[in-house]
Amino acid sequence: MAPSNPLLVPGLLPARAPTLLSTALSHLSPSSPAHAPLLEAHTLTAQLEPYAEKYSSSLIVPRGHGVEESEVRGVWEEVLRKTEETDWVGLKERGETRYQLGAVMCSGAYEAVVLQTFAAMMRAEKVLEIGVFTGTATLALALVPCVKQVIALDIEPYLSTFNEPFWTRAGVSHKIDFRVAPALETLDKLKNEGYEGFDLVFIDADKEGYREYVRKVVEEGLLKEDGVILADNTMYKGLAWAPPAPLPEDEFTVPADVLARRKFEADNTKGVHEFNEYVRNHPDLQVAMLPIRDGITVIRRRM
Ligand SMILES: C[S@@+](CC[C@H](N)C(=O)[O-])C[C@H]1O[C@@H](n2cnc3c(N)ncnc32)[C@H](O)[C@@H]1O
Repeated sequence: MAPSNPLLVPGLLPARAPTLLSTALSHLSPSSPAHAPLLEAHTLTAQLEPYAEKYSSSLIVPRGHGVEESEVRGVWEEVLRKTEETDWVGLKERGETRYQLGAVMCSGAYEAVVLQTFAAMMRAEKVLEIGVFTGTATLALALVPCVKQVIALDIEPYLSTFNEPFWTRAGVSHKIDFRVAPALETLDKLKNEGYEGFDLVFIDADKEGYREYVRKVVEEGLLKEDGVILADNTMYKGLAWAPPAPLPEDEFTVPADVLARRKFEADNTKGVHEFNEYVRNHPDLQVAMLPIRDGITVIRRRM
């Protein structure tokens, strides 16, 4: 277990407790009475998500989809691999992307099956995704047979080049309408186009925008009466209730990248926390927060 830089908050929520426990264990002799319970806590937290993923189906590929199941699974593995292997920092430095993207943004295989299960249970036909990145959730949702259309919004033009060949090879591109612009602008366009409400909305973009995305979707006719919104990362690393250890007082001793990341995380935590307060206290909404990955909140109109 490699000790981590204690000033950095690792990954998303599932990675945080095991990484902190690794750091604690690296300072502890195996003969210490605290070693065994900490090691057990480490294994418990590190293996929780792999266990949930192992005992959930792998990507749901319907029978009679038109493209061979093995081909769809091959595309799926390839997009996950390419997401991991792409040099996102280099792309930004070379000006090929406008925004700094990173593999950690991908919601991954386990969450994809969770989303597919929601869509299938609800018999969702029209789906809106706000924040697409490498389009794995988009692809997974479009594979669900009842889903007729996924309108997918992202601000980063580079993602069209990255995503569309995968969607075509998986046989779902005819279901996906990918629109590149700031999401609030596209939501206004959809409203002006007289777009009917969506059955399912998946919000997974900039955290500071979440509150306004929900407000617009709910109040401006973009959610069907019995539609459902799923908002991702609503437990954002657990930072709302378990802030990281404070930085040293002398900020000149703290590397600039650590300071920048702390600021980014503080802004995201604020955005997510304000969003959580907003939806929980909204008189017309009912919410259930689920501890899936980094937290998924299910939002419906009040019955
Ligand atoms: C966490 S990733 C999305 C992950 C994706 N939903 C998945 O399941 O793998 C967030 C995405 O939101 C996009 N984004 C950030 N700000 C945005 C905005 N204002 N409008 C639209 N997209 C935005 C980013 O470009 C990025 O691709």
